[in-house]
Amino acid sequence: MWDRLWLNANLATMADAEGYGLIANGAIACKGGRIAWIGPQAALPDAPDSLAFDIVDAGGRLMTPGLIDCHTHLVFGGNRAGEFEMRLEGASYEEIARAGGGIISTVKATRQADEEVLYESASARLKNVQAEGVTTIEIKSGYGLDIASEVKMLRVAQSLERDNPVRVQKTFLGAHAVPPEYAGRADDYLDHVIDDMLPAIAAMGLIDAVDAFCENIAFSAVQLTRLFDAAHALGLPVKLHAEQLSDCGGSRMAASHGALSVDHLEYLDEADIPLLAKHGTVATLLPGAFYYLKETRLPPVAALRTAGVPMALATDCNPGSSPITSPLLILNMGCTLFGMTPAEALRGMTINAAKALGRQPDIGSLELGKAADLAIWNIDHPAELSYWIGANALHQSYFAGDPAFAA
Ligand SMILES: O=C(O)CC[C@@H]1NC(=O)NC1=O
Ligand SMILES: [Fe+3]
Repeated sequence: MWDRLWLNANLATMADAEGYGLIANGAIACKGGRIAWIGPQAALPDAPDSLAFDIVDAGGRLMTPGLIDCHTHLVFGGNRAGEFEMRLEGASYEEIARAGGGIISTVKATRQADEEVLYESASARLKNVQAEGVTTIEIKSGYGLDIASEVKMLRVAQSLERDNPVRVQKTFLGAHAVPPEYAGRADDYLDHVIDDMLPAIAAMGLIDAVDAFCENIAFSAVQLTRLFDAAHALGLPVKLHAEQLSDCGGSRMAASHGALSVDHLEYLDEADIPLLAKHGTVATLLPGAFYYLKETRLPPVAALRTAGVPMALATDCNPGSSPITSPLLILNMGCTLFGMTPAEALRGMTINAAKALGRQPDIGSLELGKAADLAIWNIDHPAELSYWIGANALHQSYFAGDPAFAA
């Protein structure tokens, strides 16, 4: 394993209970893919040149944990630019979905696409997020809605992790929508998801977590309780698309099931926030979808902050509501649209995103023993990460799991 010691680094460790956890004039050593030492350079135990490391002068650059995009639909066929035009002409997301467009139109395109075609298009989108410092990404299924097509999507996600310096969390989203062959029979489809799809795909080792879409145009909280019980019976954590377009009680149901996260939350009832805090459920905010759907109702950020509920941010990259592959733009939107502070926004794509994936013990902050996934930036202050839009801010990513660094 290639071992490296950075000197003269401006470290934003994200390791404190809040804020950036800044260490100015810091040093960080990575050995065997793990953080072996971190602290003020003046406190280094031995003179740097006596250490068996490749020594690099960071030149005062900002170093953060590698960014974590904890909610994406990165793998999909086709695109929905035509619906974008329809929405700009006044059609609502729901109207398009009820007319057979929306998720179902992407399902048809994804079912028709070969695995190689899905891999190539997703690979291009992955390169975009990696170019902005992402070293971990969550990728959902949910555009297949039959066993073979869901497996095809999750195998693409698995291949992307094999072929790139990135960690991929694979989330099963079979309960994303009711497929055409089950039209009008949501409960029958959910039986198929629970009794057939989930156990079969979990047995292939292709599922790290289970997600679902709780909404009037998808599934109810009562229906999804069965799915979450089945996931827990298989030892799988759960998360939920909740309160995006209306209050369907999804967040309450998910939090009471110990969900890792509830995601979107524009219509979250503030009375439900204590339940999120009680169960340690992360509130994952998705400003790209809010912006793209021209939503006007804001998620209750101030109330989540007051209750101490960790807030994560993610691109929600998908062809319908958030065709966005810029995590740095999402940091900016978290601040400008949702009223988060720059420190909260960066925590939302580091330590709190790690919590939303159940991976906090391993990634999300620069601490002794954690994975040596780093992002090194051509900027000085961490607030610049959400300040600039379109700047070429990343200097280099260092990914401990990268085969290039492997023993
Ligand atoms: O429109 C799509 O293709 C999916 C959008 C995405 N999925 C979901 O449940 N909510 C969303 O915003
Ligand atoms: Fe989503």
